[in-house]
Amino acid sequence: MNKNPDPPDPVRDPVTPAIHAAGLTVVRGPHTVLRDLDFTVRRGQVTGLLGPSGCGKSTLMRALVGTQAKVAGTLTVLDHPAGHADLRSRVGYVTQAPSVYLDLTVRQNLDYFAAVLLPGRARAEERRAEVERVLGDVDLTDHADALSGNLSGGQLSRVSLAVALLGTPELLVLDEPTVGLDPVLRRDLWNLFHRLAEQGTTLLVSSHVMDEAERCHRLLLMRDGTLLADDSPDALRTRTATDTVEAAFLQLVDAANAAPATRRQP
Ligand SMILES: Nc1ncnc2c1ncn2[C@@H]1O[C@H](COP(=O)(O)OP(=O)(O)OP(=O)(O)O)[C@@H](O)[C@H]1O
Repeated sequence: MNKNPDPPDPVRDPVTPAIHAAGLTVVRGPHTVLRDLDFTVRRGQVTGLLGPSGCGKSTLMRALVGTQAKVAGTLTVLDHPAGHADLRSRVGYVTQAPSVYLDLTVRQNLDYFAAVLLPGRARAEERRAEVERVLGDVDLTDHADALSGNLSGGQLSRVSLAVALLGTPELLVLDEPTVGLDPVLRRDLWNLFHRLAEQGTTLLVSSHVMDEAERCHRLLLMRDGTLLADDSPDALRTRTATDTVEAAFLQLVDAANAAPATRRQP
């Protein structure tokens, strides 16, 4: 079922994980939104963060990039504490809300962010090449001179992704990057994610669409701020004797509901 090429074997290639969490807990307002999470994200792979709306995916991503308050436990990203200043150019983050200037063209947006990331006259040619590369990566070369405010929602989210790809960050944290995209664009984006992983980039991609799980090397399955599974799609299906990750997820939810409710205190 899993048609992805074999990722690097972490046993034969014993590098430290890109992300390591131990006892990760996050409180938002009166609620404990993430509860005592332990997991790792391996380098050079596409890891899917999947779970229903409101389970805590965005909160986890915010903790990883250092924008979330009240984070307790250990959270290490590329060998630094999450949010460390040295990570700013090494981690690309795309939120669910497109973060581009609507009154600039696509190329002007990219030129602006490239100038922030790769400053100085000496790097002008490098910036120009980077902007062309990321335009091609997200299939927006033909729309480079369109005003961002005139783009569709799907096109706008691809501009945000292009901004995050500038400078080839080592870790990409993508919050539901395929929402609102048609099947062809979704397939093209997943192909891009796999190309990036083959080149060594680590990707953490959230989704609440279970069919996207099948495209990941590894999965973190979440529900109600807890982790139900940290495994490969194949291992999940085998372990639960199911044909799809969706069926495996439902079985894990049933098993969690049947277990004593030790983790459900407010
Ligand atoms: N600013 C906030 N203050 C208090 N609680 C919040 C805040 N933002 C989110 N929450 C709560 O935190 C929980 C997790 O939200 P989060 O956005 O991380 O979920 P999600 O899995 O990313 O959902 P979705 O798939 O809909 O984006 C939800 O119960 C939500 O109501």
